[in-house]
Amino acid sequence: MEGECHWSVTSSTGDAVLFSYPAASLCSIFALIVAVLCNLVRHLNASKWPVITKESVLRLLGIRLGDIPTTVILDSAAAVDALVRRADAFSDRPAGGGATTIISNGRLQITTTVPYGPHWVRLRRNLSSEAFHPVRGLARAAPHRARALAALVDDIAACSAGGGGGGAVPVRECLYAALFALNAATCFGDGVDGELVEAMRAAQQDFLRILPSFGVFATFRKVARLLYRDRWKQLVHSRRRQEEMYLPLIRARQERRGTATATTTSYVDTLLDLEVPDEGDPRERRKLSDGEMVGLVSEYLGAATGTVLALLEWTLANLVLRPGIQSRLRREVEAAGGGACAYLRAVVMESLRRHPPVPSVQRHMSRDVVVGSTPVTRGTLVDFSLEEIGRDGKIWTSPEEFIPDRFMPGGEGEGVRLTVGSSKEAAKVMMMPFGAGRRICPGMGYAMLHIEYLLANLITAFEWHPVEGEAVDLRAEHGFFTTMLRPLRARAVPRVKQA
Ligand code: HEM
Repeated sequence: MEGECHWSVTSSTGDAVLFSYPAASLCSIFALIVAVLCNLVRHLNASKWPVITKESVLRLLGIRLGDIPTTVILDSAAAVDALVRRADAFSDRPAGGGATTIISNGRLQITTTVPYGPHWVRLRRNLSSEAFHPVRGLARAAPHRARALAALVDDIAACSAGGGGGGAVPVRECLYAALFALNAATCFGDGVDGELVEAMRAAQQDFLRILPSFGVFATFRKVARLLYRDRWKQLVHSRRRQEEMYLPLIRARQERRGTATATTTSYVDTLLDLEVPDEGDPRERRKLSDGEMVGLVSEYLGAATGTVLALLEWTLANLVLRPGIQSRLRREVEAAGGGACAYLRAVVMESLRRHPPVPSVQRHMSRDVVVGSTPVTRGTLVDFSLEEIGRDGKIWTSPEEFIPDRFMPGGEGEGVRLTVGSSKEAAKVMMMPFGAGRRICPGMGYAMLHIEYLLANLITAFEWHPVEGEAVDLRAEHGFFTTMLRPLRARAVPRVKQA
């Protein structure tokens, strides 16, 4: 309702009470005061005076900006039942998520945030059937892949020759530069200036670092904007930076498309061709606005870089720690000479199981449902923990161990697939690092292709060892993606003479 603001206030007994303000009656103001006093007494009883910060005052009032009641699901059978078999109820994400949606107050949508419906179908189909089409998309990106790999190998060789770090390779930095350049090329097409790519990478990295802190704007946005003015300014500033960099490149592609010979060779080209349902009249179609384009480009660069980067870093860290697995993988890749490699796939699958870059998927409930045996009420967020599902001790032997052999013939993970299709297959789901159901990751094919391509080449170009005196730390940091807490540094010994 326009002009009305709803406050969720938690009483001392933990019950949530909803107030309507400014239409609040005397009664609800009285109840608010009682709730504040109850919270105050509870905090005083907790032995220490609370430190007075903005957050502690809000906590005293029982207000948690950005908090949506959440039910966490750890069980794979319950997850598949909900996400796949009852997809009608489990196909929306929370409305407030994503910087584009937050900044535009829900007017602009990207694939990740748009509610299930005709608009989502258009965005999604554009990704799966155009940008990531096996021939029109993935095959055409081959020259970009080869260039990114060559630059990456040179970069690693230069670091291992002693350039600055005494021979220790800052693996994350090297991978980040190569992957971002690759994704910028598939996004904008050929010929984007190297310095600009570097500036875009820095801006995107910065944006992803602060993105989780924008969760406070997911509910009571007007109040949150007043209380977190600096954070809001940061969000707006960071989106402006993206606009300044992306829009000229989008315009250049638009002009190029005006010429008779131009073909579709980039994600931006597909977006320029795309038409989505007009909100005013759903029978009509309209082109995407500048704001939507910037949001979709940011989503593409962020999702395609951060996930693959995290997975490759985790995989290399495990291979540095396990020379036996590393040399078996190298032998297989070299013997295959570009053909199929079962062990390479097994290593990647084990990495996805053990270190899923996206720890969980969320669905927003627009009606009351039951998940497994848990009743979930309308308005609640259901969080399916991909991490826990992949490490379920009832499904996997020694789930914390890194054992690629479990995905080889005769292993407990033989035949495990990453997509869940028919109900028969659904019964066998043992991991879902790309999610499941209608909103399953559309970039899965693109990601798997690049992970296997880069890993196979990095493992044959170098021998990977720990840096003397430095332990490889497999502890995780849970940010927007799950990454290594301490970025991997390794010694990479070139196996073939670099040109
Ligand atoms: C190792 C690599 C990747 C992993 C582990 C991963 C994982 C995921 C997961 C778990 C989801 C949520 C699925 C769900 O809600 O059921 C997702 C969604 C999504 N991913 Fe990925 N992803 C990866 C690579 C990519 C790439 C390369 C792109 C390319 C742009 C991409 C774009 C997206 C998009 C647009 C969505 C939202 C889909 C929708 O809502 O319909 N991802 N991803």
